Amino acid sequence: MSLKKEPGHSHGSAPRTGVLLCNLGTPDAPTAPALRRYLAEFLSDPRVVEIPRLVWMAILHGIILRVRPAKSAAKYATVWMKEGSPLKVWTERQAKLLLGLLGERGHQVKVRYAMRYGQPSIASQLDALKAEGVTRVLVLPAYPQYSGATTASVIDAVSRWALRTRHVPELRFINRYHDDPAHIRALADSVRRHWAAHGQSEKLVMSFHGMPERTLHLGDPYHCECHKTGRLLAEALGLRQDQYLVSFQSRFGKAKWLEPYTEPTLRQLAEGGLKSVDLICPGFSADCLETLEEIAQEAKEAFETSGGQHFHYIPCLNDDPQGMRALADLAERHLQGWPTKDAPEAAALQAQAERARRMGAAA
Ligand SMILES: C=CC1=C(C)c2cc3[nH]c(cc4nc(cc5[nH]c(cc1n2)c(C)c5CCC(=O)O)C(CCC(=O)O)=C4C)c(C)c3C=C
Ligand SMILES: [Fe+2]
Ligand SMILES: [Fe+2]
Repeated sequence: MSLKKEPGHSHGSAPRTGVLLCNLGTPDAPTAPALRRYLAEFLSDPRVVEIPRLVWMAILHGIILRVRPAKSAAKYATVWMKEGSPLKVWTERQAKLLLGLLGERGHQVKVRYAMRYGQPSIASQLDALKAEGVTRVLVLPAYPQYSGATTASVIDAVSRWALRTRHVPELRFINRYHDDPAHIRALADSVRRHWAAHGQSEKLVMSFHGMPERTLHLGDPYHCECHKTGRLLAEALGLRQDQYLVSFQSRFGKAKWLEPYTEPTLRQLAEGGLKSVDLICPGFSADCLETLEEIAQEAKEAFETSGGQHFHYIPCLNDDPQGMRALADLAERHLQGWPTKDAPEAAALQAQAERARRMGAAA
């Protein structure tokens, strides 16, 4: 590995601190070739699929990448927005809002967003921040619950970039915010607003993205953190234990994943006589294929064809002002100690100007 030539350090008063909001990533278009590229990158990550490399590469390239891209593309086509993939549209908007909120609070920072798989890549956005003179970066993976497959994989990508960088900025990582009180309040208020508009269903199902069950036994905190978010949200809403449940969606492959599985659970509830459910996905900071297609379309149909009558999907926080304020609070806490409000350069210039003004007044 060799290190490239890098921009020299600057002495300007431009913000020296960057915030990098990272999400999973998404295909560039709802087409089979775009999905093949995206899935090849995503599913080759050893953090995502933990089975021996050679065996997995044979299965991935021999079977999965021949069949899944076309099937997944058709699903993406049903949720695609005119500006692009929902996950990217929301993440881009969140980064803009975060910049505005931190600016209002007096922080001079640059905010960029990046995707762990696909574009804009984490490396490209770290390069861009460095080119803008940033010397400190706060990495904010937009995953409330930590998992090896998501949060740690963002840390891997940042670390890989650092490995080929000469002048590495100071780095900080936010690993989780699953139990952050402001985040829980934002979720609870979104549920209350939904109830005010549509009425409260018999049960609130909280569906999180699944993980292989094995990862729980290997020490991944994800399962615990999902349950903690679920319990805190239920407490904030004053729900009894029989009024809510936590389930896991998006199972991939034949292995056992975290249980209970969302869709079979919804069928069982409907078959058992439950007529109405509200469903929220508190593990997703933004709506995406997994919420808009798998839940709001497929899971709804499963519930309704099993005897259920009312299925209400409660959207992710997306650009919700309260959710954004919680994210800005979180970033602000992790920026502490970094001179984002009074960069030394700016302070020195201000003091110089002040001295000049006083000398002028005395003359
Ligand atoms: C193969 C194993 C997978 C693991 C483990 C996994 C964990 C995981 N994923 C998210 C969040 C998202 N996943 C999304 C899509 C998606 N996930 C997998 C597989 C695993 N995820 C696949 C193959 C796909 C692609 C779609 C498909 O073909 O089914 C998304 C949505 C992306 C989008 O473009 O909208 C998100 C978000 C979490 C939080 C997580 C572990 C905690
Ligand atoms: Fe996933
Ligand atoms: Fe899915």
